[in-house]
Amino acid sequence: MTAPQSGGAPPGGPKGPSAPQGGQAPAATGPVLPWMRVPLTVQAGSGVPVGKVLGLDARLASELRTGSGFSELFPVQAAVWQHSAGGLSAANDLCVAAPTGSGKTLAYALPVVNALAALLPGSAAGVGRLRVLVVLPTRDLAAQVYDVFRPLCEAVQLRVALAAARSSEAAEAAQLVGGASSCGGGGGRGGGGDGADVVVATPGRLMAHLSGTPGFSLRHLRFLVVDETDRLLRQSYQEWLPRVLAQIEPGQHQQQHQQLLLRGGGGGGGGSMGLGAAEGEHFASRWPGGSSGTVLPFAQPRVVKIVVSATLTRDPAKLQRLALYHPRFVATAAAAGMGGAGAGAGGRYSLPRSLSEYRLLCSAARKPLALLALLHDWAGQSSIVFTSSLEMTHKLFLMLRAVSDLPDEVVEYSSMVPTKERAAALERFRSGAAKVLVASDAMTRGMDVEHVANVINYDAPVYAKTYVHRAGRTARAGKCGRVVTLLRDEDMRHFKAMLRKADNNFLRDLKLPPERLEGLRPALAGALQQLEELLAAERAADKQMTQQQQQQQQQRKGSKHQQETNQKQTQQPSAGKGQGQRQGKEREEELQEGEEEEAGLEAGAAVGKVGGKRRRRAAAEKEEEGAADGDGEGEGGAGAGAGAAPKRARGVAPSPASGDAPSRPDTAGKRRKK
Ligand SMILES: Nc1ncnc2c1ncn2[C@@H]1O[C@H](COP(=O)(O)OP(=O)(O)OP(=O)(O)O)[C@@H](O)[C@H]1O
Repeated sequence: MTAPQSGGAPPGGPKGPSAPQGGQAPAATGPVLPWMRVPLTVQAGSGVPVGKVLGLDARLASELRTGSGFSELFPVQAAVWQHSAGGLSAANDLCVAAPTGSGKTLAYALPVVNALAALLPGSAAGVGRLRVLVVLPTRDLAAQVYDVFRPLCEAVQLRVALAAARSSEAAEAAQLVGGASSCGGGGGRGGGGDGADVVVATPGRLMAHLSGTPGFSLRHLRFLVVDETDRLLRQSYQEWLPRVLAQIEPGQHQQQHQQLLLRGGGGGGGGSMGLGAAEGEHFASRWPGGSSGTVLPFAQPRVVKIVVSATLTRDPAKLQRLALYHPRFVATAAAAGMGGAGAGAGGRYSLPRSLSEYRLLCSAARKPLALLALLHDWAGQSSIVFTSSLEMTHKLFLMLRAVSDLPDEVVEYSSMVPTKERAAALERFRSGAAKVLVASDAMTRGMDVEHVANVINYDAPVYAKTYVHRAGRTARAGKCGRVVTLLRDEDMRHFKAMLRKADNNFLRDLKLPPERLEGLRPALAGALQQLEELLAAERAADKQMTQQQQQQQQQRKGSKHQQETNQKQTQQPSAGKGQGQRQGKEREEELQEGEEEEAGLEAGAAVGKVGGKRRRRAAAEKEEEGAADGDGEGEGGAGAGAGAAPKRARGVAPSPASGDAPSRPDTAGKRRKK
């Protein structure tokens, strides 16, 4: 097979030839909210040259052109810019649905930074208090989005901070509030401080700072961005949203509705992103048409919400939880449900046009051989191999290393891998030093690596959403890419049904000659032998570690008991208590780090305490596999969660029957920990 070529179709357009174009058009009917039936359609090929973006701060334009090397805004970026009036309009909240890799991050980052830059023109040090909050489900994703904001913010001298457990809570707190922590968030120009203007956060750390960082509050917030919305609205993330809304909502909608009513306006009226009357007037005078009444300043601030996903939920109950204000639905034709491949019957699944999709039928016994053959054919290209479990990810990683002439070219990426190792693995893959990344689902949603040519679904995805997000790691930003799904006979029926639901009939069959596969068998046999040895060594190391931990725990218990006895005897409770508190705090922080490591645990997902940190992570990832995609949007009924995942979800790993494939793990948590 030949490598995918770059420079395919422009991003943002739906896959397939028949997608309607143009402004507003009715979306597919169904149990959706009325405003979703009238999307503001993103037209394929409707990118706008950076120099022609109306109202764009010159410093941002320069950063885009010279810093990022972007000559035009992609269609979804142009559409969000237009419908948010470059970030200056508070008339509507926006729900954005566009394919993976279409540039949704910049679509929201640019208008909100542009709006903040306009807030205090000529300021040398930014606004200095929190105006923009961006929430993402995982720390890796948050770090990626932070990297998009950073150059934009630097260009206009705003401060952006990351709150995603990449550093200690104290270090983050210093970035978030600067010197404001000691004076309750005040200080600085006009009540501003030297804290961050923009914060990119995971729910876990956001909640931790809301509770424990003095001076960190959302009371000056003007934009709330919820990226990967469907995932962040899942049950395991329930806690952060009400907490945030409670801080930003009180009373504001009432006043705005009243104003709109008084003006006889509806959703399309106007607003000036709720910056207060003076700031609003300032915007009104700056924005073309604003002074003539297009942009109307509200007397009270309002937080504009932008919610984004490639697989945006349509579940009215879920969307309702966001308390959206006159929402508008900005979507590609496919995502809006107006036909075209990749668009589901509800218009939920939108794939890049530049993606080629294949399926490869093979028995469980031949799956490892087929994988080796594909990777052999694509040597030198960057490929991601997806599995359906943490254990299978690890085993495939070990197997591919064992069989490869260049073992360092294979890296593992899952929540089971400690954060630093995972970051290093991703960095090697990004730089091209590693060519094959073996991954599980939970950590890869939204991951942006520029040159990925191939995605291989070693285990067939069970849900259409999973398929979309996996496939979406390639064919990004208009580049070509391909996805190949290995299918056993028993996977076929469900897979076909899943694609039918997603209205996707674009898969072609890929065939590998049997003799080609058989030729790889000796190499595989050697690799499997090595795999067994490696796994046995890991199990032994794991056992040893568990024993050590148990001993340490007993020692700690003993010393704590001794300490308490001493305290009583010497009647000096304060010294001992201080030490105990410190130990307790350290343990608490450790636990929190571990919990925030995995997305599903960020908001306190209810997973059992048994089995320690690794098992909890594994459980969370399993939840992702099951619950992330069966979110009540037609794939398991409303409220479907991990428990609602079809049984086959747990049966897609290669069968050990033949002895050829890596066997299923015996325990979930037994893995190495360096
Ligand atoms: N205007 C542009 N010109 C060129 N490249 C761009 C432009 N905007 C974004 N990109 C690039 O497109 C890639 C995809 O962007 P991004 O990660 O925002 O996609 P996405 O729509 O959020 O995808 P996903 O749904 O998978 O999260 C990134 O590598 C980004 O640098």
